[in-house]
Amino acid sequence: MSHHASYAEHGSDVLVRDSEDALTESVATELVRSLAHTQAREGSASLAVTGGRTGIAVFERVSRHHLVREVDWSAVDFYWSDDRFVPRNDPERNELQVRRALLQYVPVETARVFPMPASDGVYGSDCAAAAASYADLLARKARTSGSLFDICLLGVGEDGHVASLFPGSAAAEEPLRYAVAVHGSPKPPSTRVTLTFPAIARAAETWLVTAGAAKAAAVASAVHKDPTDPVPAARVRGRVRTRWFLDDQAASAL
Ligand SMILES: O=C(O)[C@H](O)[C@@H](O)[C@H](O)[C@H](O)COP(=O)(O)O
Repeated sequence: MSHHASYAEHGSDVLVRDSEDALTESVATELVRSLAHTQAREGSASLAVTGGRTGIAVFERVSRHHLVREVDWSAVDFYWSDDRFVPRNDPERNELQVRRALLQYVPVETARVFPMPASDGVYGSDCAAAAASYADLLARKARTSGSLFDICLLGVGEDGHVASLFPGSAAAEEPLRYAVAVHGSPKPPSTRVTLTFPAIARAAETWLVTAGAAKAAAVASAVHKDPTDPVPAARVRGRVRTRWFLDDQAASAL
C-alpha cells in the first residue's frame, strides 16, 4: 500500500510506502528533486543530514540515483543534525557513515561540509566546547539567512527521539542554543553533539524518515501530537513544511 495523507490540522504531510526499500528510494528521489529545485531558485542549498540506519540508507540511494546529477553538489552546504562524540574514524560517527554513503561519490565542496567535531579534534574530550563551536557556526549563519537549512532530515527512534534529543533530556528542553552536548544518551554511543529544537525549527522543511513496526507507536504519538505521550518527534516543525516519510509498518498505528 502506498498512499499520501495530509494531517492538515498539524501542518504535516505523510507519505507511506509499502516497503523500506520503496521508502528510501522515494525519499532519495524527493531529496534530489528538492535540492535541485532549491538551487534553481537560490543558487545553493543547505541540508542537515542525520545518522541512523534509515537515514544512511537514503544517502546510499542518492549516491546511485539516476537523477543524482540534477544537483550541483559543490553548491550544497552539509550540516549534521547530530553526531556521536567519538574519534573521527570511529565507524559509529555519522560523519563517516554519510561520507561513505554519499559524500565520497559526489563532488562536494569541502569548505561547504560542516561535520560536528569529533572527540579527537581541536576540542579534545571537551564535548561542551565542541557543541558550542557548532552552535556558534549556526548562530553566525542565522544572522544572514532566514532558514538555517532548506531541509533538515531526521530519523525517529522507538522512544520518539530525533537527532540526539531524547525524551525528558535537558537537550530536548534547550530554549536558545542551536547545538548542545549530550551525555548518557540511552542510545549508544553515550556522548553526542546534537542540534536542538531552536535549530531544527529554523529549517524551511523538516523531513522525518523512519521504517519498521518498532517505530509505529512513536510515529502515531508524534503525527497526532498526542498530549498523553509527548515524544520529541512531535515537536519537529519546519518553517514552511513538515514531512513524514514512512513505510507501512511505521505508519501502522496512524
Ligand atoms: O545518531 C543517531 O543515532 C541518529 O541521529 C538517531 O537520531 C537516529 O536517526 C534514530 O535513532 C533512528 O535510527 P534508526 O533509523 O537506525 O532506527
